[in-house]
Amino acid sequence: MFDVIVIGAGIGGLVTATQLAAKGAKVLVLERYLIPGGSAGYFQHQGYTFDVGASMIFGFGKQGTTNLLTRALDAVNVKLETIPDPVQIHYHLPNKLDIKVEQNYEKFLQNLIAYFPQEEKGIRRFYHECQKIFNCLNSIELLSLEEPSYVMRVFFQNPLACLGLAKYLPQNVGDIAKRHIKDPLLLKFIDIECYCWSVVPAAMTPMINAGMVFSDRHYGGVNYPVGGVGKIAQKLVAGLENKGGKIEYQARVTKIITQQGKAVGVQLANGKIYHAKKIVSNATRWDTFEKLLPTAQMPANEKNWQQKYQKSPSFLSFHLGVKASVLPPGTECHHIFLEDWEKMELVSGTLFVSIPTLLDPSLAPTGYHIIHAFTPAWISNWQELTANEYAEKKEQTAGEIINRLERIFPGLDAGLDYMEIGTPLTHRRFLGRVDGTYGPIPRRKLRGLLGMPFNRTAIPNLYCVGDSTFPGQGLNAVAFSGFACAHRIAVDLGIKS
Ligand SMILES: NC(=O)c1ccc[n+]([C@@H]2O[C@H](COP(=O)([O-])OP(=O)(O)OC[C@H]3O[C@@H](n4cnc5c(N)ncnc54)[C@H](O)[C@@H]3O)[C@@H](O)[C@H]2O)c1
Ligand SMILES: CC(C)=CCC/C(C)=C/C=C/C(C)=C/C=C/C(C)=C/C=C/C=C(C)/C=C/C=C(C)/C=C/C=C(\C)CCC=C(C)C
Repeated sequence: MFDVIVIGAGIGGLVTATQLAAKGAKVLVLERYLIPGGSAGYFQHQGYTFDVGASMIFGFGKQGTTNLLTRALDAVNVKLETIPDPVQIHYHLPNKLDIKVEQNYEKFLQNLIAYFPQEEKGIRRFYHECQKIFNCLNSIELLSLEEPSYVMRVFFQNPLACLGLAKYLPQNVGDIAKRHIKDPLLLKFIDIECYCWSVVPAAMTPMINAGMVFSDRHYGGVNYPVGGVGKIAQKLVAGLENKGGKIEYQARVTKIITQQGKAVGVQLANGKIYHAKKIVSNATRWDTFEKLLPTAQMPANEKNWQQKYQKSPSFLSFHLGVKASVLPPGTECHHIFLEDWEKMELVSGTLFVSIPTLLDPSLAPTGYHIIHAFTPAWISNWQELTANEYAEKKEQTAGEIINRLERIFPGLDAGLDYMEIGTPLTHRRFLGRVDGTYGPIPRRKLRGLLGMPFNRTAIPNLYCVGDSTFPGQGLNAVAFSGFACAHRIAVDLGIKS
């Protein structure tokens, strides 16, 4: 009998598990795959270490309270060296907008103002409003908003910060941006600023999350873990085990066992059964309530949530190994390419590129770099193909993507040393995420973050953690969800933190 079983060793699951183990709970993590990390995992081929998904990492700052990855590692006495990325994103956009988001706030503003001098005041006001939100978050202890005594405590400690956050919880970026900015092209830029991490335009992106992303990049910064993103999960597992927690790999949970309506244990694909006082699912809400529990008994609030949120598309990923000579001097690590504003949200519209070897050359053989290019794709476009059709479609899309990349990196095709293509089917298979989805997105314009559920579910003793809980996608966001989940469970178990 464990105190807590965590289904899944994504960053959300691992933060929950390490926080609880650090508080003395008896914790078991069950991971279906061979290694931990989920979307923040890695794979190795021919001397290359590729990140499977996450590559732009927030939360490794040194001060404040929002550096949740640093804090999660510290809590279990493990350390991870990171390398600061001086530019968060280099945008290559229509209308010849070529804009770098420098870590230095003023430099970034100057880069943007150079294109929109008439909007200088609006630009400063908009990003300043984002910083106000960040300052509220970064000045309070970040724990479970489902725990009334914590909420009262932070409110009395810092009433202005709490009221500031309460004001922005129901708001979206689009409405606020329009109050400060009039230029339609600049508003499109704000759209892609949101889309590239929330997968929806500004009108549907919660303002609190924008407060985090648009400010932390200039405060704690974007920092890349030495050895690759996979190291974060490996270190958390080491910390978990140091604190007496256990993890089992190739342990696919097929069922959450309930008795008299309460979660009491889990069953694995190999028939093993484990019991615990509390069960946490780091699988997506769709996987949790439609696969691990009988769909027919889905709680009403989950049905309601599915009316408000839908699955975002998955990604087509191109993991390339290229000759170092392909990259012009001064190339930045992260890029966004968009040739037509109308295509921003369409399949293969926005192209994301990450070149982690510019920060950590040890991830590729000497003289080579990794280019990870990815673009949204729906699983439905990749299903029901014969093996030949599937291989041809991969080949054809690879050709299209390489042609687009050639415009910025001439000679890429000739300099290719290695290529691995991941489709939405690959993401579903390796990440165990329904339809390979990146996470939930609003079906229509909602009231900011108000619709995102916290960690408790309608089933007693069952909790959810990860990107289908408040505040949504992002490693630092799921780390928050892990802190909050562990805090709520510790209180429910009567463990003193
Ligand atoms: N920063 C970036 O560049 C970037 C890119 C891609 C993804 N991400 C982020 O990564 C985050 C994902 O984190 P997360 O913690 O929510 O989820 P996750 O999908 O990363 O982790 C879930 C884990 O649960 C495991 N799992 C699922 N079902 C299981 C089952 N039945 N039995 C056992 N194990 C099971 C999976 O194998 C996986 O390891 C997202 O928020 C996303 O935004 C970031
Ligand atoms: C008492 C009273 C009156 C009141 C109360 C109120 C309160 C206290 C409230 C609170 C709230 C809170 C705490 C909140 C929190 C929040 C948070 C934490 C958030 C976070 C967020 C984060 C995020 C969103 C992040 C994200 C990121 C991402 C997603 C990223 C991604 C990336 C990608 C995809 C990639 C890109 C690219 C290239 C490559 C270029």
